[in-house]
This record gives sequence, structure tokens and C-alpha cells, in this order.
Amino acid sequence: MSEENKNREAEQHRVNHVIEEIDQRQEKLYTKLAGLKESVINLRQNFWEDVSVNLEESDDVIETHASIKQQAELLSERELFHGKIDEELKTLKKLKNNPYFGRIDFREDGESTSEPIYIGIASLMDHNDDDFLVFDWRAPISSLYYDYSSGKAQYQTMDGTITGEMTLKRQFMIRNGAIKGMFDTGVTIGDELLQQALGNNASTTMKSIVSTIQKEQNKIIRDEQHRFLVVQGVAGSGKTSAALQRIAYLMYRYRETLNKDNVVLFSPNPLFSSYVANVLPELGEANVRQTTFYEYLVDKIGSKLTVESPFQHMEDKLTEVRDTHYHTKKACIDYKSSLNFKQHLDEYMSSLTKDGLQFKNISFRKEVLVTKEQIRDYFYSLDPTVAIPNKLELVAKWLLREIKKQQQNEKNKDWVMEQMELLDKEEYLQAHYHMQAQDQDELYADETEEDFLRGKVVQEAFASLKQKVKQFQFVHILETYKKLFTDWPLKNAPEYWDDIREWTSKDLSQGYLAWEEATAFLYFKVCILGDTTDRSVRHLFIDEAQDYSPFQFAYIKEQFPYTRMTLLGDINQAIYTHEIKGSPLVPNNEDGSYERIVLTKSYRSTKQIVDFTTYFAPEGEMIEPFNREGQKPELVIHQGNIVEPLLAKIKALQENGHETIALICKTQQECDELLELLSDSLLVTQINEKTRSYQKGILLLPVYLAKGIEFDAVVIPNVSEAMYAGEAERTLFYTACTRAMHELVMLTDGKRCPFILEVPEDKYKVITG
Ligand SMILES: Nc1ncnc2c1ncn2[C@@H]1O[C@H](COP(=O)(O)OP(=O)(O)OP(=O)(O)O)[C@@H](O)[C@H]1O
Repeated sequence: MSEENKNREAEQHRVNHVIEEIDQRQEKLYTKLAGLKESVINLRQNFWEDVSVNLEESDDVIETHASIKQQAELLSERELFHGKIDEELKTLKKLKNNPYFGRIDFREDGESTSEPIYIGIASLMDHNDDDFLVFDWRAPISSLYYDYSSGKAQYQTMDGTITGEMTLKRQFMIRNGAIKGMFDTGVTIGDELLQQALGNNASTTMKSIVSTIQKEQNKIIRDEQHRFLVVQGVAGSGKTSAALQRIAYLMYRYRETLNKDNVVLFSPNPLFSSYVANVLPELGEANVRQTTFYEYLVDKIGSKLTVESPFQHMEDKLTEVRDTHYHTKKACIDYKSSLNFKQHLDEYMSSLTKDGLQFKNISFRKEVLVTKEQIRDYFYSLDPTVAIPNKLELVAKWLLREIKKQQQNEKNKDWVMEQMELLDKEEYLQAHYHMQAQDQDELYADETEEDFLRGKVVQEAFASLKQKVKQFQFVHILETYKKLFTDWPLKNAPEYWDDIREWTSKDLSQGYLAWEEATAFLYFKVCILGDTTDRSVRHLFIDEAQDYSPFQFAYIKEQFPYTRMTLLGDINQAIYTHEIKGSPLVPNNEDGSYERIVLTKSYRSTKQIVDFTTYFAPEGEMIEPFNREGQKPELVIHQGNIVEPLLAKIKALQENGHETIALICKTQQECDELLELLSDSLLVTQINEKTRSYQKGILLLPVYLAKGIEFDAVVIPNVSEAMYAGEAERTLFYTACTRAMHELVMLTDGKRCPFILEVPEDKYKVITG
């Protein structure tokens, strides 16, 4: 028998042994679970029999309360234990199918022999709980597997650095307990395994990559030193994958102190949120809080104002006619996205300490109790050096006192009697008991039942007004913000300032916040009303960070002052035009709190697709394809009727085995037009900004909704010069092309767009129809 076969046999033998151990453990847990289930059912059934209920004397009530509490605690403890066993059984089931994917043999300095370390998705001890049969991929020692080839190696533990020598690094492909493949490898984890993983069909949910994490990605996953971890990675370089494995790593590393609510992921759209929702549960971790930045803003701004969605913003921008307004609008977006605007806002807010803050009348039943002028006078009579939110606190206290006075006056009015008649029996009964209880108390000797009920009606009627005062709703935030554009003399005004002022005040009068306005407005609101920083979030992940403006990122930094942040993005895919130097992906690292990792290798697409897209990548950065062969991208030049050539192409792609084929358009409008043409002859699923999940098949979507997602094949129905022309559309075109894993097809009925012209003709196939 060859050495290789002997090794394989020995390894299969070990796999069998581990599976036997798993079987034993499963059996033990099932027995425990059955006993526990019975005891939980018993506890639930006999709950009220086992507690002693006696409510006669106050001591008895306390005793009864303690008895119920004790019984409830017992029940929840058992239920928790039941849940834990359930979780462990789920993990064992996964391990039984595929107990581990890697092995390293490591000899620690000072030791004479090497220890084999087997690495899998979770740890497993032997039946005596003495030795690790499998190490979790996140254990400190497992980092050796991702970081080194044979030779000198080291890893970090809580107690310091462990150095030694790695004598073997082996990868396994185990399915249903049988070794299907086994390779001894160097530092990059198996081309063979990666080839297999990447050659598969696209899935409608993202996969975990633990068995093939690359060295650079491992750096992202395990970084614990920096407050800001910035990852600039080309399309398909595994940024999102690394981010999700990093979350799983942090949840494991800090499992005692970090829970799923302490981690937030800002994703680019709702579709993406469900696309990645599988990864963490697959790794045995709960999903963390996921939201889009838009949803976050809407939630904080409140439902009284309408916030333009980033997709509507994109759609309008891309379908807009390029008249004079176009330049004004662009100037407006650029200005409102900039730190310059933030500075102007800060200056404006500082002027409000002296004058200018707008207030609302305090009214009750259509009668003004305190006028806005009175509130303003009171506010500006306070010490100007006190911060605005603190002064508002004082105003609120004053207002509550004023309201209380009014409350007394209201008591004897007719409306109170009318409301009293609407009270139900219970409330009258309550008043009756109340009077009985007060009988002994001289203080209340004169109070009648009617007085009591009048007081109650008035108190309830004033409750919501008082609540609003406590929330500082007497400040007219929108009106004050608007004055920045109507009244405030701005120094160093940006280009088109008069138009910007006019546009903005018109929008604001209609309660409408454009996308570029929303963050600025929220920033203004929180600065005026006071601290709303979120201290519960310990880790914030921002995917597609290139699409955040400098203003938005500055706001996020201020709102999460105690949070560690991982920012992932690709400047080549920046679909909202912001100046690159202000991008969060190009941080200024003055205080050393930033670590920036650049990923240049692209794993998603075939070598031919990466080669093609590299020529027009906006930043022209070095992009290195992973060596996976495929067809050259195709450009189909047709005679004007797109339906026939498009259907023929889709049919051919299906025949090639592609299950998820995306027709990616520039805009929603283009999607709608195409759907009209195709709906009679093809079953297409249209994806819009509200779509939360999708099935395999033929999908139709605008490029800005395809962000972060991948498909077996991508068809770009119109790559004409008229469709993708200006520089601003380069990133859109690049993003669309790089969604393809295996095949890319483009169609045009005329001249190809300038970006394709930048690619040498031998890099793609032209088909003229
Ligand atoms: N180490 C790896 N092992 C296996 N597959 C990987 C690895 N890294 C990346 N991939 C695969 O490459 C593809 C792209 O990964 P991912 O979506 O994380 O990249 P991205 O950088 O976020 O892409 P984009 O910016 O274009 O949206 C996915 O199919 C992912 O599973």
C-alpha cells in the first residue's frame, strides 16, 4: 500500500472513531433530554399545586410570591438547560456529517513531539472530557492553520505568544463521515478545495467559508486591536464572507460578555440581509441585529417626515434629464454629503445658543396655554453658556409647572363633566373605594367623589401633553433646521447656493427629506435635543461602506462613540458619487486607531470575467483573479429587437447548467420596460427595493439592488453607449459585471459603451446577430 493510501486509511480510521464518540455523546444527551422533557412537563402541569397560595395576610402574600418565583425559576432553569442540549445536539449532527476540515501537527518549543490538532466548525471533547478530538476553528491554536505553512509558526493566547514548528498541514473533505478528499498543503488553503467551493452553482443564501479562509481574510476575522478596521477589497474578494466569520469569531471569543444584541450589521438592502442570514446559524451562532442605514434613519427621524430611500435617490439620479437642474442637484448632493456642510451646521447650531431656536405653542383642547414666544423668551433668559439640551431640560420643567397650574383651572370646566359621563363602571367603583379609604384622612375631608373623578379625567387628558413636553416636542426642529436655508447668512457658500436654499426649503416645507439631507437633519436633531448615543452596540459592521458619505460616516462615529467598527467596501463599486478622499474606506489614521487591510484577490468570478472587468475598474487597482477557468464574456450585437437574442442567450445559459441568471439593468425604469417585452415569453422574477428573498431562476433587477449578491450568470441587456456613458456610470457597470460567478453576457443594438472599448478585443467574444 502506498504511503498516501496508508495515511488515508489511518485518517478514515480516526474519523470513524470520532463519529463513534459523537454517537455515544448523542445517546447520552438524548437520554438526558428525555428526562428533562418529562420534568419540564411535570413542572408545568403541577405548577399551581406545588406553590403554596395564601393571600389572607400580607406575610402570606410575600410567602406566596416567593413560592411562585422559586417554582418559575426552577422551570426556566430546566427550559434553559433543555435549550442548551438541543443546541449541542444540532452541532453534533453537523459534526457527524463533517467532523473537521483541517489538521495541523504542531511541536511547541521545548517539547520533543508534535501534537496533531484537528480543526472543525465546533469543539469536541472525548468521552472522558480529557482531550480535544476537534478544535473549534476560532480557538487560538486554530489560527496556525490559516496563517502558516510547514515550518516555524506561532499563535497568540491570553497568556502570551506560543512559538513552535508546524510539521504538517492537511485539508480534508469529509461528507457523511467518509473522506472524499485529502490534501497536504502550503500556506494558501487548498486551491483544490477552493476550486470546488467556487465552481458550484450560486446559492440564494451566502455560504460559510471556514474551511477555506485565506490568510488575509483571517487577519480581518481575528483583529482585536483596532477600534476601526477598514477593509478595501475588490469585487468578490470575500469582504462580506470575512465580516460574517468575524462576527462568529467575536461571539465565540467573547461569549461570556458579548451577545447578539451588542453587534449590529448595516447592510446595503433588505434582500442582502436575508441573503446573509444563513451564515451565522450555520456556524452555530445566533443572527445579530441587521438593518439598513435607511431603516435606521427612518426609525430615528420618526414617521412624521418622509425620507427618500437611497434607491429612489439613485433611480431619480440615473433617469434624470441632464438639464441645468442636474448640476444644481449634483451640487446639492455633494455639499450635503460633505464635512463642510457638517461644519456649517455646527456653526449654525452654535449661533442658536444666542438666538434663532424655533418653538411650538403648547396647546390644550385648541387653547394655547403657553405661546412659542413665551417659551423662546424663557429659553433665551437662561444662561447662554449652558448647552442647548440642558437648557431645554430646564424649559421642560418650567413648562410642566405651568401645565400643572392650568390643569387645576381645567378641573371645573364642562368638558370634564362630559368626559366623566363616558367613564365605565370600574372607574366609578374605583372612585368609591378611594373615597372610603380617604374617609379616615382629614386632609381629604372635603374631597368628593366627583372631585376625584374630575381630577382623574383631567390628569389623563394632560398625560400625553406632559409626555410630549418631557420629550422636548415643544422645540420646532424642522422649522429651525429650515431657517438654516432661508435666513442664516452662510459664509463660504457652495456653488449654486441660492438654488440649493430654494430646493431645500421647498422640500422641508412639504415634510420631505432627500436622502442626502436625512443624516444631516438627524444629526441636527440629536445635537439640539441631546445625547442619544447608543452604548449597547459594541461592534458595528458596515458593509458596502464606500456608499456612505463623509457626513454619514462622521455622524455614525459620533453616535457610536464606544463602538468598534469594521468597515468593508470597494471604492470601485461606489455608486453614490462622493469624493474618494472623504470616503470612510480611505481613513486618515492620525491616532493609529485604524487598521486598513486591502484585499486584491477576487474569488467570485472566473479568471476570464475578472480579466475583462479589470480594464475598466474605476480605481484601476491591481486585481488578481483566482485561477478558475470559464468562458470569455460575450457581447451580442443585435439589430434592434432584443427579445429574440436575449431569449436565445438565456436558453443557452440554462443549458450550460446555470440555475440563477440575473438580468441586471441600470435602473428600475429599464427593468420595467424590459419586463413588458419579455413577460409573454419568459418566467421572470422582478426584484425591487422591498424584495426580501428570492428563489433560483431568472431574476430581473437594477444594479443598485444587486450589491453584495452573486449569480451563476449575469446578462446585461443594454450595454450601449447611450446607456452607460458618463464617468459616474463606470462604477455601476463594474458592479453589474462583477456579480457574475461563471458567465457574463452583454447585449447592445449599437455602439458599445466606452468602458467595453477600454478592454482589448481578445478578452471577450463578439457575436453579431
Ligand atoms: N476563502 C474563501 N473560501 C471560499 N470561498 C470564498 C472565500 N472568500 C470568498 N469566497 C467566495 O467568493 C464569493 C465572493 O465573496 P463575498 O461576497 O464575501 O465578496 P465581497 O468582497 O463581499 O464581494 P462584493 O464586494 O463584490 O459584493 C462568495 O461566493 C464567497 O463564498
